[in-house]
Amino acid sequence: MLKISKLTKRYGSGDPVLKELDLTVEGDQLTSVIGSSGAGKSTLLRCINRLVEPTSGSVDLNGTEFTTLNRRELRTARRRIGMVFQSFNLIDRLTVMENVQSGRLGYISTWAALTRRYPREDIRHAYELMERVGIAHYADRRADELSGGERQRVGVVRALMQRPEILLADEPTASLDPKTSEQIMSLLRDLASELKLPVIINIHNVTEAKEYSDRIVGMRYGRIIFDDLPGKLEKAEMDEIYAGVPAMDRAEVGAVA
Ligand SMILES: Nc1ncnc2c1ncn2[C@@H]1O[C@H](COP(=O)(O)OP(=O)(O)OP(=O)(O)O)[C@@H](O)[C@H]1O
Repeated sequence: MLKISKLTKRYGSGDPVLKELDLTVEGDQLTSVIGSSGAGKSTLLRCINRLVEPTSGSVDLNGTEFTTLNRRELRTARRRIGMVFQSFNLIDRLTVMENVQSGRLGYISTWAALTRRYPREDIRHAYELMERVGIAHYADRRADELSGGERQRVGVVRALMQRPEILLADEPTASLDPKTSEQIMSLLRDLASELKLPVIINIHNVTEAKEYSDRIVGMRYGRIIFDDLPGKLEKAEMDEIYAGVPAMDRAEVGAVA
């Protein structure tokens, strides 16, 4: 379980962009965080693994308080949090298998990694995950030979290779075409349920968020102002979350009832 309590983030001397925010996320659910640009969605996600340092508050993952870990402890603890990125963050000149195995860096020796002598169990696990997401036949392809959707699947498998306790995805579909984007959302939702893994996604596309999430969290000015089932997100709630933002900028393709 991830339990965030009274989380506040202030960049420099400006106003806080997260304001004493509370959020608890448990296993096997996909939670989408929505909100207009600048609401604090990315900051929230990045405070969880301390890519951004929280100003105050608590981030507790299954009993480990992340905000007080020292550098060395944090390096180890971060392995428990998988991260998927909008721009995939793959190493283009490496193969799919090599990219996937980079999720195990820190677990295996540098020598084993450099000489590509991956432990047998890691290879088995990689194939199992690659089969699951449909990229096993690309194991020996260079990452830059793949389509965007395939690259994001590599990114997902790399994150899962860490055997994470939670998966964070920062706009994982923003670089993808609509059909591929839906496939990735559907995959993330299914993986959350199959692996009993909480998944938190920062997403702009409200239609997709509603379709594929178990729970929607709506942010405005650093606070959570909506936290409920997707079906409960109707026009009045949308208007509150996106007050002053035109429908097109909400990435609200089509109607929200
Ligand atoms: N490194 C930084 N230094 C100063 N201010 C920052 C920094 N990163 C973000 N901010 C500010 O914090 C606020 C929240 O930004 P954040 O990126 O978390 O919002 P967001 O909801 O993810 O927006 P978007 O959807 O556009 O990515 C914004 O006002 C932004 O300008």
